[in-house]
Amino acid sequence: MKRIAVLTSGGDAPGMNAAIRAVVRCAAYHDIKCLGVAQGYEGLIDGIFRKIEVRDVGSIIQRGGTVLRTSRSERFLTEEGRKKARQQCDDRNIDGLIVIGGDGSFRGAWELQKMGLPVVGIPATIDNDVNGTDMTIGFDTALNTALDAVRRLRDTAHSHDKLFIVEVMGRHCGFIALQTAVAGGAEFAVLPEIPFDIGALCKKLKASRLSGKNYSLIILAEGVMSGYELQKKLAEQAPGYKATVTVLGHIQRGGAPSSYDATIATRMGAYAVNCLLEGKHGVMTGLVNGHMTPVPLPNTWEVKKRLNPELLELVKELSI
Ligand SMILES: Nc1ncnc2c1ncn2[C@@H]1O[C@H](COP(=O)(O)OP(=O)(O)OP(=O)(O)O)[C@@H](O)[C@H]1O
Ligand SMILES: O=P(O)(O)OC[C@H]1O[C@](O)(CO)[C@@H](O)[C@@H]1O
Ligand SMILES: [Mg+2]
Repeated sequence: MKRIAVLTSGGDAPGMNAAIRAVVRCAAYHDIKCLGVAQGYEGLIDGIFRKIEVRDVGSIIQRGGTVLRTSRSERFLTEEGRKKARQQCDDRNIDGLIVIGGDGSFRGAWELQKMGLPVVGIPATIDNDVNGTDMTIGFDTALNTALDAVRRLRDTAHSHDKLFIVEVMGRHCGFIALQTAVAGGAEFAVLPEIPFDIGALCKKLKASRLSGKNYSLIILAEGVMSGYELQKKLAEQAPGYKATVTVLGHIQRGGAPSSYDATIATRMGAYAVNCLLEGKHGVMTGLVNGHMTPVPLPNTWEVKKRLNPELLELVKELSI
């Protein structure tokens, strides 16, 4: 193994830079040259590579976003695009590619692996929707950002006897919403994994009010509906409940990684290089019960990662 490349793909996530730094430094430790690919699969198709050395990744461990930049690439979804990308790697004698991203990025990585390029994936997405790893890089930081917002909203909700709907990210999954609801002490979590029941929500809000509680927080994952749609449904079903909507949006994707994210990113970055060195490829660097584990890439999306049933129960039991 003489020369590897690294890219970031999909939505950015706090800790991606810490992972890039670890890849570059671990590669240098083993005397392997490292090239950075700009803008994910877009840059791979267009051949935008540049050498990155140990000093180039100085002081990025604490920065949010990704210094390599990222993209969602339509062209990479086509065979023609992927062939071009594969050829760009051949032209530069790349022995292995490290893909830092989420489930979609791993599907793309697997296509390259099938075309004969050794690939290792590092799970980095605020969504945490990657099977085979306890946590993805960025999830913990995004949670803390959402929790901070919810705590602020709780202050004003309590002071003004208000009902708040807080819309958080999660197009297809409710990890951020569920854990924010648990840690933020919300009354209700509306999640893509659980069929939405407006009747149950209204019942809960009424019971809460009857028991003397004058304010409430509902955490809604964007994938179910928008905060404004939920506000409208509530107004129709329970006219006594006028909700105020806060959409957290892309704020959840930025910021310095938490200590947890910077640590797992560093471990995963180094582990990815070691996987390539040991001939383990077509895998993701999974964190399983605290241990770094090579997980076959298809397992990361073929099995849907489940929400923690204990947390689901806790939201129901404690929000009275
Ligand atoms: N089935 C697939 N085959 C080939 N490439 C894919 C496939 N699915 C996704 N990709 C590539 O990976 C890119 C990133 O995927 P996606 O937009 O789903 O983000 P992600 O990696 O899941 O991260 P996040 O969910 O955090 O935004 C896509 O834009 C596309 O180029
Ligand atoms: O606006 P963009 O970049 O398409 O990203 C939005 C999506 O990306 C994610 O934040 C994951 O990165 C999803 O939760 C969200 O739906
Ligand atoms: Mg994804």
